[in-house]
Amino acid sequence: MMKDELRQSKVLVIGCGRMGGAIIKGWCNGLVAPDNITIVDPTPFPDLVSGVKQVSGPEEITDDFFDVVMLAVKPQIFPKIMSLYAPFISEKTLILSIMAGVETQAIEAMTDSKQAVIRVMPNTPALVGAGVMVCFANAVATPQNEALCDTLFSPLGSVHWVHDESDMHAVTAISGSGPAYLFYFAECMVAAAKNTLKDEVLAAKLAKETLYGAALLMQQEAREPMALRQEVTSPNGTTQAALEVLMSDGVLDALANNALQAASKRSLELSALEPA
Ligand SMILES: NC(=O)C1=CN([C@@H]2O[C@H](COP(=O)(O)OP(=O)(O)OC[C@H]3O[C@@H](n4cnc5c(N)ncnc54)[C@H](OP(=O)(O)O)[C@@H]3O)[C@@H](O)[C@H]2O)C=CC1
Ligand SMILES: O=C(O)[C@@H]1CCC=N1
Repeated sequence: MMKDELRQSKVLVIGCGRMGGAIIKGWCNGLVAPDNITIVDPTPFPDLVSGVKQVSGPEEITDDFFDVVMLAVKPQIFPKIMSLYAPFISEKTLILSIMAGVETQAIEAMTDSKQAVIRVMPNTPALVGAGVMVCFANAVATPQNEALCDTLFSPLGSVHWVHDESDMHAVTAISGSGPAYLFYFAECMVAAAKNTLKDEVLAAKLAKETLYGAALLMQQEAREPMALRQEVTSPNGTTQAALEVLMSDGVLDALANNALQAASKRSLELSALEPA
């Protein structure tokens, strides 16, 4: 589908919270005409682009057909709503799902027809065009469907594809949930900075700006994080003193492993939710 055609496409978004809202914002930036987007959400979205229609349930939807339907409700809600949207989906509709865990097989069961379904695991940096989106297409999805998905998500950041659906659990643990790990590290670093520097406002600023600069350097340099770390670390200097604490007994290594495994396991559990 060409970009001009995409602007005319009818898009239905079911669930418009933090992640769905971020994606719609990106799409309204010249990709899809806001007038062609309908969102269903019982809670009014506070910062909706002008022109986007918001309704609170399927009975209020005014269009009969949508080219793209994106599922952006919590995985736990999906079994309760899946049967309600079949009337708006035709064989030509591409279903996108950003829900953690929920497998294409469960989504295909929304309709009786053979349905193109693409799962996309995004993350919240999509709000600033620096998201990571990882996609998996079911067997029905065509190369055109995949190209449409690329077109829709590449303005929001980098787009990657996996070809084994079970990889989506690990993907969710790494890039879907990943921003929260860095934010938690930032929380800890800000708290520690405030204990170290009297000017607490400056302390918080220094910690956050440093994480931003380090992330940007890592993204722009071809070198691995270890090499970048070694560049900061003077022999017997201040960084070495701090790293000896952070790296002692491989505690952080083990924690990172356990955390990613816990997230991946939870994704697997979410895939076992039964229809209501
Ligand atoms: N947040 C993130 O970083 C990421 C989230 N995801 C996935 O995105 C999906 C949404 O997550 P997130 O945006 O964080 O969650 P939110 O709770 O912010 O958004 C979900 C929205 O769905 C609404 N909703 C609840 N019931 C219905 C219904 N019956 N029909 C339509 N809308 C409904 C909720 O309203 P109300 O608040 O009133 O319940 C809410 O506004 C999840 O499946 C999650 O796994 C994927 C990657 C990253
Ligand atoms: O926490 C969650 O379940 C969702 C999926 C990835 C990020 N947030």
